[in-house]
Amino acid sequence: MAPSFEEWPMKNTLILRTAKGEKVERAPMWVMRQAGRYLPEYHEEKGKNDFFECCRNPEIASNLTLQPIDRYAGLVDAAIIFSDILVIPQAMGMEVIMVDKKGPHFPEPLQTPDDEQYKEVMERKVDVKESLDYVYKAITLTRQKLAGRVPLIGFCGAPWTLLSYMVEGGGSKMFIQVKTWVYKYPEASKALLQKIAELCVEYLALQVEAGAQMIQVFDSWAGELSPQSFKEFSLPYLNYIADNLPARIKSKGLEPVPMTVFAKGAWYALPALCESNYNTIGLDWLHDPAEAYQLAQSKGKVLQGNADPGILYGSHESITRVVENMVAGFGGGKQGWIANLGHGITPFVKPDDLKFYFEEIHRLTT
Ligand SMILES: Cc1c2[nH]c(c1CCC(=O)O)Cc1[nH]c(c(CCC(=O)O)c1C)Cc1[nH]c(c(CCC(=O)O)c1C)Cc1[nH]c(c(C)c1CCC(=O)O)C2
Repeated sequence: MAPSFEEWPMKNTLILRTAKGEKVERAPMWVMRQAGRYLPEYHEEKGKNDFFECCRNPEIASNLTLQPIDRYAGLVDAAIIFSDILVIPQAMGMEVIMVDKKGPHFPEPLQTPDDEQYKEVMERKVDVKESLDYVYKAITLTRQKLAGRVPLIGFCGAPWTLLSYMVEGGGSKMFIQVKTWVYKYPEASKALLQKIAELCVEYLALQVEAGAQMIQVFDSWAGELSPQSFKEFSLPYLNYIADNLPARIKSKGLEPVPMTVFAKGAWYALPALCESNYNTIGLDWLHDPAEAYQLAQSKGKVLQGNADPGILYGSHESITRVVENMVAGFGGGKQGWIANLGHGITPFVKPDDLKFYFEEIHRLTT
């Protein structure tokens, strides 16, 4: 049985209405990685716990999710569940550890399609319900703690980005391993991309069942692909998710939720993504707001983004100028735009400078 949240009617549905294309009173806003290291309360709550231990602990994960909602009450219009895109590779049987100040690390990344490990990963029956049960529990608990204040976003990593991590073994500068995979072993790569895409559909449907009201697919490494290769190794799998998730949610007797895709760096893919079944397209700061908005409006798509997170290290005058350009470019903020940054907020940003960013968006779109 899906949990019921009827006790807590939604007090703020701005982002859900915007994602459906409706006219709204002002632009909704949130930022990627809003529950993160720039917040002193994040370090306090996390304490000595390992990053993935926090993800696996619904009490801690829900508390971390709520931190920006409490701090920026009245300014932030959505929560995003505290978790990580790499829980899918973990569910597929791969070990992933988070190395302090360095990021994720796979001690045994996939080597070649001839290895036992690839065969095991491909043949393994992954039970995303059972193995990621802690995520659904965290989502349900967070919905209860939110008590209708703002909607909760669920997410997953895109197949291309997850494949990159699984073969690179962590973050990368040159992407040598994953380029070797897609250009030397394209069929084995595609088989794995398809398997990941199917797991993503199931995982997102279960997040919705647990209480997620909107979902986002993060293709953080999309920009490492050429336009031609993006069409071959990323887009079909992003589309597989958007094409199949609504029916999967309906099969559970639930209403489909708005879907966002964020293909970072793949500025050339905006026209193709405007033809997809995603409702909202996330933009990084390589896009000019006005140009992107014109295209998205003509295709009935909503945009999300897109200031360079680095702007938050700058002066308030600089922040204001960027917000003014966004608000003007994205049509004034009354339709078709969810304000965000162009990527996750980075460590060492002063929380009050993010507050100023929100306040400026609020001021200029109200
Ligand atoms: C690529 C990626 C990952 N994880 C994620 C992505 C896609 C978004 C993006 O492109 O930034 C997604 C993610 N990771 C995290 C969230 C939480 C929700 C939120 O947005 O507030 C989300 C949506 C928490 C996190 N995920 C991570 C932290 C920091 C962990 C810590 O050191 O305490 C947080 C708060 C760790 C993480 N996780 C990952 C990396 C590369 C790192 C280390 C580097 C970094 O922090 O930027 C993989």
